[in-house]
Amino acid sequence: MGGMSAPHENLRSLLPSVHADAAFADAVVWVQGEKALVGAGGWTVLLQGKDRLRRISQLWSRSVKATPQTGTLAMLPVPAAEADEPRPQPAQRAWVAGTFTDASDEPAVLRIPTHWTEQSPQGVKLFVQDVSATALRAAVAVDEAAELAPHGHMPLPAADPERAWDDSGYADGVRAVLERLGRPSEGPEATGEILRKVVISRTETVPADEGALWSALDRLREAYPQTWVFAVGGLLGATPEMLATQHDGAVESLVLAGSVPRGSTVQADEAAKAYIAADHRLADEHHWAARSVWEALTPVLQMDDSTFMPHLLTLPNVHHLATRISGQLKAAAGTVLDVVTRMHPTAAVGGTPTPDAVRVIAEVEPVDRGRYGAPVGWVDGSGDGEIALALRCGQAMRAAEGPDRGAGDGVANAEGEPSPDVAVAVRLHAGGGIVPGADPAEEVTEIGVKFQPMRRALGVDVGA
Ligand SMILES: C=C(O[C@@H]1C=C(C(=O)O)C=C[C@H]1O)C(=O)O
Repeated sequence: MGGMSAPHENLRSLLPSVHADAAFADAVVWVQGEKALVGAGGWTVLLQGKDRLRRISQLWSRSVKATPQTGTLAMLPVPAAEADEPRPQPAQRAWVAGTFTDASDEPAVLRIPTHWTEQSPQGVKLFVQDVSATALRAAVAVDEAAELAPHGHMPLPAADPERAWDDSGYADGVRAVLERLGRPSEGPEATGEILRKVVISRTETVPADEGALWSALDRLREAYPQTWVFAVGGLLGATPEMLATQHDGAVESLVLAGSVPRGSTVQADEAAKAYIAADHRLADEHHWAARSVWEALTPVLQMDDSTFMPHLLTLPNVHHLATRISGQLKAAAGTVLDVVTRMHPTAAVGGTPTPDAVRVIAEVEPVDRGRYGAPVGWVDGSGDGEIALALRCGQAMRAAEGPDRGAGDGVANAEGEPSPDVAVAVRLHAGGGIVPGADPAEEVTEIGVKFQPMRRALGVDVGA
């Protein structure tokens, strides 16, 4: 399974030496193919309330404007301990994890590390950035529902006793959705259109300490080289779905919807491929997801190609229908986050029509999605970046008992400041699109298959 590549150095060892002891919650990781970015330190901005993603974009743009990039090197001399590390290069980059809805109790996160390394086949580079604390405080102060995390440490949610669904609860959830599909949506804010698809998800909380979380990232990287492996604010995973990359005005999106588990023999896998290529229900489901992205991007992009066609994306655990949508920004807009704000939530994680589907999700699902199904990625000082969809992922959690939020294990460091939250568990999330005719038992199987990457990476028994 994806075992062609040589083993990589472990990601934790790529933490810049000044932050070698960073807590998992404070680390940022982004891996695609042969390239890995690993950083820590700096600032954490937490955002509650409406329009979180757009506000993150504005906040980042304001802080960048107030901090000219020139001169950072002179302001940040390399400590002696780093003498054998590569010469640091000044750069501007922030990591972002949004939330599925603006109603989530968990905040969206903007992480601005002071240091990160970039590992590629050419070697390891060290980057530094010096966002002025004054500028950042000023940028945060403008936004009433944003705050700087205490002492820069990312607070983790507490591992609560759960209301999570088991298999039969999930099957009931699928049935509850099926009852609502195919009818016009009702209620004060309903669009009144026919409800065609709702993506329903479930959670599963498993124990995981800091070491287990770091090695989970290494294992995901080895096993799923086609995906983007990430960790931001304690949210970690390996996603195959890209909301938007933006590079010099070129924007690209990879939409997935319509899935079938891999077959366990060559014949069974061929049959699975034939099924996904021919099934009308899956083709429809995919069509609505691709169309929602197309419609969101058409006003701002000169599309490269208007005859977008789905192709098959094969991962070690599952086949997906996938469509690439790309174009050039018509006007120099803001950041890649502004592009993503137009799309999120897509039909791939919400449903069709999206506003009605999102309301059904809020009614039916027992657990807040938090940062699952939300944009996750990075943005640079020019607004370019890569923002994926947080799937095949889990949120690290601190112990439910213990000191106040943000105070971690309560052991103060030499300066008397609280130490960061220590992870003891991870809440996994997975979901699937439900369209009329869906079979609850098949959906239970599909979800099990989508939990596999994270379960295996965490060393949790996967049963069969
Ligand atoms: C919702 C998830 O995946 C989404 C739903 C899919 C489907 O239902 O076929 C496929 C890819 C994703 O867009 C998930 O992995 O949790």
